[in-house]
Amino acid sequence: MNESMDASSLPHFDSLIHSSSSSSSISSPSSPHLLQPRFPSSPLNSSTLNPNQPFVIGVSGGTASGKTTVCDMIIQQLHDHRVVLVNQDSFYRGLTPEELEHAHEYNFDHPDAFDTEQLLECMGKLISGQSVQLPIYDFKKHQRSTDSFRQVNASDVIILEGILVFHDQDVRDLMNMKIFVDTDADVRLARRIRRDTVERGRDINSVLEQYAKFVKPAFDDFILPSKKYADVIIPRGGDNHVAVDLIVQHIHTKLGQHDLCKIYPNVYVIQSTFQIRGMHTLIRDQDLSKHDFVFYSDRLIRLVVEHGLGHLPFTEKQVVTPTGSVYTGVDFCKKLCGVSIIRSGESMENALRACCKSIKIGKILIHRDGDNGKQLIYEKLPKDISERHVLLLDPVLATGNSANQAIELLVQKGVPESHIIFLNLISAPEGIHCVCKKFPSLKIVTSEIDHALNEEFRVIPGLGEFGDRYFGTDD
Ligand SMILES: Nc1nc2c(ncn2[C@@H]2O[C@H](COP(=O)(O)OP(=O)(O)OP(=O)(O)O)[C@@H](O)[C@H]2O)c(=O)[nH]1
Ligand SMILES: O=P(O)(O)OC[C@H]1O[C@H](OP(=O)(O)OP(=O)(O)O)[C@H](O)[C@@H]1O
Ligand SMILES: O=c1cc[nH]c(=O)[nH]1
Repeated sequence: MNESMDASSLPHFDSLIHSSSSSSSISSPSSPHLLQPRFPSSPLNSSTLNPNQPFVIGVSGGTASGKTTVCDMIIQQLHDHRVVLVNQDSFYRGLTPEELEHAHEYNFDHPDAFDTEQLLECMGKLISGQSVQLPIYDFKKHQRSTDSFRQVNASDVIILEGILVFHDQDVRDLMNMKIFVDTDADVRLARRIRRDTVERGRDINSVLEQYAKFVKPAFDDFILPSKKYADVIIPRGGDNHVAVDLIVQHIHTKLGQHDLCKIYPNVYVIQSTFQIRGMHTLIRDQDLSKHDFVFYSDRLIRLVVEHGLGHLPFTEKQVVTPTGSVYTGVDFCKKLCGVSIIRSGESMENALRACCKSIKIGKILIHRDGDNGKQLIYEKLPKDISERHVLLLDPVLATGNSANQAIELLVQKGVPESHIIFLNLISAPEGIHCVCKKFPSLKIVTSEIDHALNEEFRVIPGLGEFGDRYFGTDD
């Protein structure tokens, strides 16, 4: 037993190490060189997520713990995202001809068996949006393929899976979420025997010998100690559907604005251009004068309104042009009305009137009752509102409570949920979740989705209190 413990914590090729004069290849888990940052500007950590960078999930656990099953389940449930799986196994160095002669003496479970530098390089490229060619490792030949690679393209989510992906700090630092698949050792050994004899062409004695000499000691020395880095530990691996569901929910929440549009197909963010970003930069600047705040907000509101009108139903219409030809086009939807949520929503009425001459505009006044609750104070809506398509106006969607209260009133008045288009300038993810969960067939059109809400339910980065800045009551 002692002999096998030593085998794993010593160099990864024990029969050569004893005869080798070079000690530089020997590294214990705490070897100083493993702790040096080799990827100095780690682009991600678990607390900050740049919406333009992929979400990186590390999945670790002992051999045959069910990592692959857990990864497959996550990938399936994230079907509305582009997900790629990177296996640490792809980065097995492969054996030299000399090592191959004594393959049964090689410790495949030691961190040094993997080319971690190359793994970091590939992950860095993927995270920065480049595609990479991953090596293909052959478990029967203990070699990498020399002429084929696996092409992996940039994606929204990268899952990095392997027995030792939590061992190296630089690799861990790439991850936004770390999952450890925790399955009993006897279950894992049984699976391993079946897999290695059936799929990897080994006989049972060599599997048991490898397990006792290298696999189990390396689990105790390297894998188990790395469990403490996990954010989530999944007992029973792939059988644990509840844990996987919770993980997927968390990933959805973290994915940010572009992904909200994928989760909720009725959320539309107007196409961003530098012109639009420039106007957003101005209205978010706390030093902008009231006059300019109104000017640039009005311009953005006009764009949102035009975009929103594009989601109304159209009917086919033919006209005769001055050349006597027939032009087949479309006719605007006739039965429309605007509804503004007082007071900030009133800032959007002019843009709506400028696009739809003499449109009827109703009003709803909702008072914030404490931080969370909302109370309906006043409403004046066209009598035939249930027959109209409604453009609901409010420039800021924060918690979603005001919007939900207003939408509930419209639905009570008989407006079908699918006939409501909610137009706004800035949305918080929390507000979008709140409204879309309750009213999944309503459409939201916005010009930017911000990061979050703060403790005071203000949108972050946001633009402060829109109504006060627009109507000049912020002095
Ligand atoms: N004999 C032998 N074993 C190898 C070789 N390459 C890798 N291994 C073993 O492969 C194991 C790594 O794969 P696992 O984590 O078990 O495989 P997995 O499919 O990801 O496991 P789960 O998805 O959790 O079931 C290590 O324990 C190594 O001992 C090889 O070339 N020869
Ligand atoms: O999504 P919520 O958390 O409900 O927040 C959004 C509401 O807050 C703002 O109005 P506010 O109550 O500040 O009144 P105002 O329009 O008079 O400024 C904004 O115009 C929305 O109506
Ligand atoms: O940040 C916020 C939240 C609600 N209403 C606003 O005007 N701004």
